Amino acid sequence: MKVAIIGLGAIGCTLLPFLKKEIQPNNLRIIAGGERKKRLEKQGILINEEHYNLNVVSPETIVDPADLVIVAVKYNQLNQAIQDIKNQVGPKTIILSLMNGITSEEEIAEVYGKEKVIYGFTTINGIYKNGVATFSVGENKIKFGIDQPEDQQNKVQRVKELFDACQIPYEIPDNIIRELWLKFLLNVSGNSVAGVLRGKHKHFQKLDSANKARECIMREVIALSKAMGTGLVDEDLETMKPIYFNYEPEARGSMVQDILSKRPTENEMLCGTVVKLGKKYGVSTPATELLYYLIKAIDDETNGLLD
Ligand SMILES: NC(=O)C1=CN([C@@H]2O[C@H](COP(=O)(O)OP(=O)(O)OC[C@H]3O[C@@H](n4cnc5c(N)ncnc54)[C@H](OP(=O)(O)O)[C@@H]3O)[C@@H](O)[C@H]2O)C=CC1
Ligand SMILES: CC(C)(CO)C(=O)C(=O)O
Repeated sequence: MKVAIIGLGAIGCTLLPFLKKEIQPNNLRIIAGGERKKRLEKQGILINEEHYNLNVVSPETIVDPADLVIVAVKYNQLNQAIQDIKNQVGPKTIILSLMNGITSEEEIAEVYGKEKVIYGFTTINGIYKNGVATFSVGENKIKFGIDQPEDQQNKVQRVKELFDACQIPYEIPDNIIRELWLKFLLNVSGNSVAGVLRGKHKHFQKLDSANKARECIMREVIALSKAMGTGLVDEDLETMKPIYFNYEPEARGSMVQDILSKRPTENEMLCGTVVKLGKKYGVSTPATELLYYLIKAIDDETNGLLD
C-alpha cells in the first residue's frame, strides 16, 4: 500500500515506526512543503529515541495517488492540509483523520467526497516538540469505522489489513459515531479544563475539584449528543470518570502542550463546536461557553493581544 501522512507531530509519530516496518520507503510519504520539507529531509525525526529518515513529498509533486492518507494536524492547520493532500487523492484513496473533535471528517469530505473518508481517532497520548516525539502505546489504540451501508465496508477492511500487517493496535467499533463522541466528550472537558489549569494528567487522577469541573462540561456535551442522536447517554459520565488513570501522571494532553508552547489551541474545534451546536439544537451550554472564553483569552494572550 502507498501511505501518505500529513502532520508528523505527536500523533503522526505514533504511527511512523509501525508503518516503516512494513511499507517500502518510497511508498511511505510524509507530505510537507517549503521550510518544513527542508527541515524534515535534513533532520529526519526522533521518535522514542530512534532516528528516522523520511521520504518527504511536497504537496505540488504529482505522484500515483496514495491508497491511504492519514491526517494528523492541528485544527488551525486543517484547511491548508486539505489543500496539500490534493495530489495524493485518487478515485480509490481512503482518507483517515486522527484528529480530535467531530468535524474534521466532514471538512475533508466537503472537498474530497464522503465516500473517501472513514471516521477515526486515537486514544494514544503523544508528546512532540522540535522534531522529538515520544509515546507509549499501553492500552491505547486507533479506533476507526464508517456509518455507511455495506458497500463501503471494503474501505474499513483495507485499513484493517494494513494495520494488521504493521501491528498497529486498533479497534473497529460497532458504532463509530458514538465512539467519536465519547472521545469528543473526553477532549472538550478534559483538554480544556487541563488547559486552564496548565495541568498534567495527575490533576485528574488526584483532584476531585478538577474532575468536578470536567463533569459540568460533560453533562452539557451529553445533553447535546442526546438532542442530536449521536449516541451518548447519561451513564457515560461514570464511564469517563476513571479515564485519566490510563495516562502517564506527569504527561500532558495536547491542548496544554499547545498552550505551554505558545501555539494556537483547538478551542474552536472543542468547546467552540459544542457552543455552536448547542445554539443550533436548543441545548443550553453555559459551562462550556465559560470554558470557551477562558481558553480564548489564553489564545488571545498567545496572539500578543496583551502586548
Ligand atoms: N498529542 C496528543 O496526545 C493527541 C492529539 N490528538 C489530536 O491529533 C491531532 C494532531 O495533534 P498533534 O499530533 O498533537 O499535533 P502536533 O502539533 O504535535 O503535530 C501536528 C504536525 O502537523 C504538521 N503540519 C501542520 N500543517 C502541515 C502541513 N500543511 N503539511 C505538513 N505538515 C503539517 C506540523 O508541523 P510543524 O511542527 O512544522 O508545524 C506538526 O508537526 C489534533 O487534532 C489533536 O487534538 C489526539 C489524541 C492525542
Ligand atoms: C490523549 C488525550 C486523551 C489526553 O488528553 C488526548 O486526546 C489529547 O491530549 O488530545
